[in-house]
Amino acid sequence: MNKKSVKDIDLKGKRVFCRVDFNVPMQDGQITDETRIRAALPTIQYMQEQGAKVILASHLGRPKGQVVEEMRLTPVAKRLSELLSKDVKKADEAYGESVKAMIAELNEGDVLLLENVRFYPGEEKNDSELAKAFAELADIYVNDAFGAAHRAHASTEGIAHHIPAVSGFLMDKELEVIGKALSNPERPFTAIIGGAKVKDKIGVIDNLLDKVDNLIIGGGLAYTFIKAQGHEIGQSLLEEDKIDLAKSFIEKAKEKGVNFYMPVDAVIADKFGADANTNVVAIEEIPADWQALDIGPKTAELYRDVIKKSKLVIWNGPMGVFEIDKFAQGTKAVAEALAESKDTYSIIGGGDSAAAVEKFNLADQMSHISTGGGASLEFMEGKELPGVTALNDK
Ligand SMILES: Nc1ncnc2c1ncn2[C@@H]1O[C@H](COP(=O)(O)OP(=O)(O)O)[C@@H](O)[C@H]1O
Ligand SMILES: O=C(OP(=O)(O)O)[C@H](O)COP(=O)(O)O
Repeated sequence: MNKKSVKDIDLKGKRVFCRVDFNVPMQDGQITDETRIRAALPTIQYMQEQGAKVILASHLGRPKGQVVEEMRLTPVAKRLSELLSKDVKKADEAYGESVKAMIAELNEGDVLLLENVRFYPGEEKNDSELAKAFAELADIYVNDAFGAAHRAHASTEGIAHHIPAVSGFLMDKELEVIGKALSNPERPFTAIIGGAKVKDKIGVIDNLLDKVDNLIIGGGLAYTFIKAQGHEIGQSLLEEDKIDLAKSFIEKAKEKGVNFYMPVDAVIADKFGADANTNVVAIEEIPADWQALDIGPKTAELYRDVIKKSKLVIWNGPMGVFEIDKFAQGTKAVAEALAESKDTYSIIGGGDSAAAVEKFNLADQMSHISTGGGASLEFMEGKELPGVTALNDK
């Protein structure tokens, strides 16, 4: 990479504002998957060893510029303390006088975690005043938040214009591994797109259609496509204003000779939850008051075959609501197919997809688990990542 890295600068005694992606899945105040915390450890430990005063910043969830008690980073500080075997201090704000006072107390090698940067409306607006307020806290900026590198926010982009700005080890590794696999992809090359962030991901499909041989759609995303084909989808996830776009992608796939796979059956539920009644139906038979929460067994089998014949697979977003066992089979089938296909290079992206392979104990069978879902997709599309572009050139 042509950007300066944390290795290229002197950290001794410096206050370092390090943006990490600690946007971890949580349930009832408990962290349910700590992949992203562990992934940031090499950079944090390196900075400690070099004698930096480490100031960590992250977002958690989408609190939309307001304080949301359940989205405080306090449980993350606790877990990080355990992982580092060192007390990590936790600020209840992300900038200002109280934070400056805490930073003044830091010794070399100490670690302070700031409060959720998305509690401030200026973060997502990339407000320059907020970026300056972050920059005032430190001498150096390190961006190790690959998962948020596609966001031009105050703590991922704005701050880099005010103090020396370099990448962290996780950022470097992600860009290198994904960049290498994509620069001259082995074929057949298959992309599997699922999950629930329909708005974020649907645009990505357009660019992927220029690159892949097979495109597999699953998860909540699939039902906008099913609807686009003229089928009723009941209460399933739908992005009404994306139906025409979905239609155009199905057309584009035909023109480009890309095999476009959509669910042929689904596990449906009469409500969203573990206590729902369930059934398996053909995709064109979803009743009006039911919703599809997983791909069905026929679809899983079809997707499994495509995966097994692929040489490179990028997978972003679960096939169903895998957090609930009844709706986890489709995601599990995809994870198992990747694990069994020893000749297939697999890149898994996205917090929830990573959590899913972890849940099925298949994480070590994947070639690369990326900490970024949207970020890895945008990078694969060939888009610039603002969080990387803003860093200092070598
Ligand atoms: N059919 C579906 N209906 C509703 N939600 C779904 C469906 N399939 C998957 N999901 C949800 O999608 C979420 C993950 O989506 P997303 O954030 O886009 O993935 P990732 O974090 O891997 O990028 C999971 O919490 C999962 O429960
Ligand atoms: O979880 C994340 O993205 P992902 O779900 O695409 O992996 C990142 O932390 C970015 O979060 P955001 O999509 O709320 O900006």
